[in-house]
Amino acid sequence: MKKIEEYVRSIPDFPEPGIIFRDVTSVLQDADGLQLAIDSMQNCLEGEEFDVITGLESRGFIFGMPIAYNLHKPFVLVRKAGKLPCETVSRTYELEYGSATIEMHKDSIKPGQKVVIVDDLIATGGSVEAAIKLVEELGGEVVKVVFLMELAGLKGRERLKGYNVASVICYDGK
Ligand SMILES: O=P(O)(O)OC[C@H]1O[C@H](OP(=O)(O)OP(=O)(O)O)[C@H](O)[C@@H]1O
Ligand SMILES: Nc1ncnc2[nH]cnc12
Ligand SMILES: [Mg+2]
Repeated sequence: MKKIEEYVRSIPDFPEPGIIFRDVTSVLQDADGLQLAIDSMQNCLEGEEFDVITGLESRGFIFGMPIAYNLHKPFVLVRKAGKLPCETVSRTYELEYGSATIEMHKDSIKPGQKVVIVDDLIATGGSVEAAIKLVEELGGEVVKVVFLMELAGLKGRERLKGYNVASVICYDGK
């Protein structure tokens, strides 16, 4: 059986020079790769008690949704700015390349709910840090953060001190 890392295609200098892009499409377009990725991330939640799964647009949706469905939990969207129709909370943050603003509906998390955050990858940790702040602003408690891939060289984990963080595969560099 192939391992997850064998399904990930790495593209140097995309979207700009110096970035090694860890492409998740090559995992998803293989039925075994897709199943292995979802199952492996879901396994990280074994024994965890929580109320809601939150996924970050857009690649976090791909992984968060099937896990929420499988575990019969609600799925809450963290969206890029301007997409959500009702009242929102928002944060702007820096990425490995560029900057972005994310939003959540104010009523998407109830105070005291235990929240799991899912995304495909942690690089600098800027995106997930912003998502954590939004969940907490709404009164949620982030009990676990799950990634398929971690780029350890970018030290994103250091921004998540005190949180329970799991990644299925970890690249030493970027
Ligand atoms: O740890 P960070 O440095 O914040 O980077 C990681 C984030 O960057 C990518 O998303 P991106 O914003 O490029 O958009 P996408 O998911 O819509 O492709 C990736 O899917 C993570 O969400
Ligand atoms: N190196 C990288 N590969 C894929 N997605 C990313 N998002 C941020 N950095 C990335
Ligand atoms: Mg993303």
